[in-house]
Amino acid sequence: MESLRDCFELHNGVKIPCVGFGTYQIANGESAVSAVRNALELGYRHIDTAAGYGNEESVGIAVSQSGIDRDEIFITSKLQNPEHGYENTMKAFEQTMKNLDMDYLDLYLIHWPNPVKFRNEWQTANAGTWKAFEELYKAGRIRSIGISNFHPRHMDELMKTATIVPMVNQIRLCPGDTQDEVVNYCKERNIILEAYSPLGTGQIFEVPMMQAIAQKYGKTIAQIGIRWSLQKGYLPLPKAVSKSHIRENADIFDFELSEQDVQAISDLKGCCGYSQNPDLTTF
Ligand SMILES: NC(=O)C1=CN([C@@H]2O[C@H](COP(=O)(O)OP(=O)(O)OC[C@H]3O[C@@H](n4cnc5c(N)ncnc54)[C@H](OP(=O)(O)O)[C@@H]3O)[C@@H](O)[C@H]2O)C=CC1
Ligand SMILES: O=C1CO[C@H](CO)[C@@H](O)[C@@H]1O
Repeated sequence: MESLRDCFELHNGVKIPCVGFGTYQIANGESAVSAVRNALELGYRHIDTAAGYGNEESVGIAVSQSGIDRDEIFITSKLQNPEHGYENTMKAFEQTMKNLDMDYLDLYLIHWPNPVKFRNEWQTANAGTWKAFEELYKAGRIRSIGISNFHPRHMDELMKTATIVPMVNQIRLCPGDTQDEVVNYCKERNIILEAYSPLGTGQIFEVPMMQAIAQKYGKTIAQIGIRWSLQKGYLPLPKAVSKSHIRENADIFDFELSEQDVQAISDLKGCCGYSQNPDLTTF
C-alpha cells in the first residue's frame, strides 16, 4: 500500500480503501462534520460510522459538503444492537440511509453478534438479519456486507443459513491484542479483517516499547501502530478529532517496520487492553 487511496479487495471484487477514518465518540453536529471533512480533505476515502455512534447524519453532511463524488468515498455503517432480526434490520437500514441521506451504502456490518436483547436467541436473530443483509446486497442497496466482533462460533452459526460469506469482520486489533483464533478463521475464508481501536483507544501512547520503536524509525507512536496493522494485513480504522492527529495518521506510507519489530509489537500481550467478550457486551 502506498497511499490512503490504495485498496484491499473484498471477496466479491469490491475495492475498499486501506485505512478507514473512525468516528466513535465524535459528537453529531459540528464536531463530526468538521472531523470527517478534515479527513476527506487530507485524503481519507473511507469513513467508519455506526447507527450506535449517533453521527451518521454528520457523516452524510460532510460527504456532501466535501464536493468529492460519492463513488470515490467508501462508507461503512453498522446495525445497532436492539435491531437484530429480519424486519427490524430492514427498518434500521432505511433509517441509516435516511440519516446519511445516501442512496446506497458501501458496507453494512452486524455490530455485535449477541446483544443483550437477544441473549438466548442470537442465532435466530442473526439468521434473520443476515437474510435481510443478503436481500439488500442483491438489490444493490449495499455494495458489501459483513460482521463485527464475531468469533468463530458466531460465524459458524451464521453460515448454517447464509448463502453469502461475510466480506469483512471488524474486530479489535492493536499491539498485544491480536485475536489469533478469529484472525486465522477469517484469513482461511478470505474475510478481510478491519482493525478497530488500532491505537488501543489511546492506551498505545503509554507503552514504553512503542516509544522506543517510534524513535528508532523517526515516526510517532500512532504511525507505528497504524503501520503495524497494515503490515499484519489488517485494515486499520484510527479515530481522531484533532486535525494534526488526522494528518499524522495518514503519513504512514514512507517507511516499513522490520519483521522483528512487527513481531515484537504483536507480542506486547495486553499492553493496550483486550477486546470485550462478544457474549457479554452491553453496547
Ligand atoms: N465495531 C466495533 O465494535 C468498534 C469499532 N470501532 C471503530 O474503530 C475506530 C477507532 O477506535 P477507537 O477506539 O475510537 O480509538 P483509536 O484506537 O483510534 O484511538 C483514538 C484515540 O487516539 C487519539 N489519537 C488519534 N491519533 C493520534 C495521534 N496521532 N497522536 C495522539 N493521539 C492520537 C485520539 O485523540 P483525538 O480524537 O483527540 O484526536 C483518541 O483519543 C472507532 O472510532 C470506530 O469507528 C471502535 C470500537 C469498537
Ligand atoms: O463500536 C463501538 C465503539 O466502542 C465501544 C467501546 O469500546 C464498543 O463497545 C462499540 O462496539
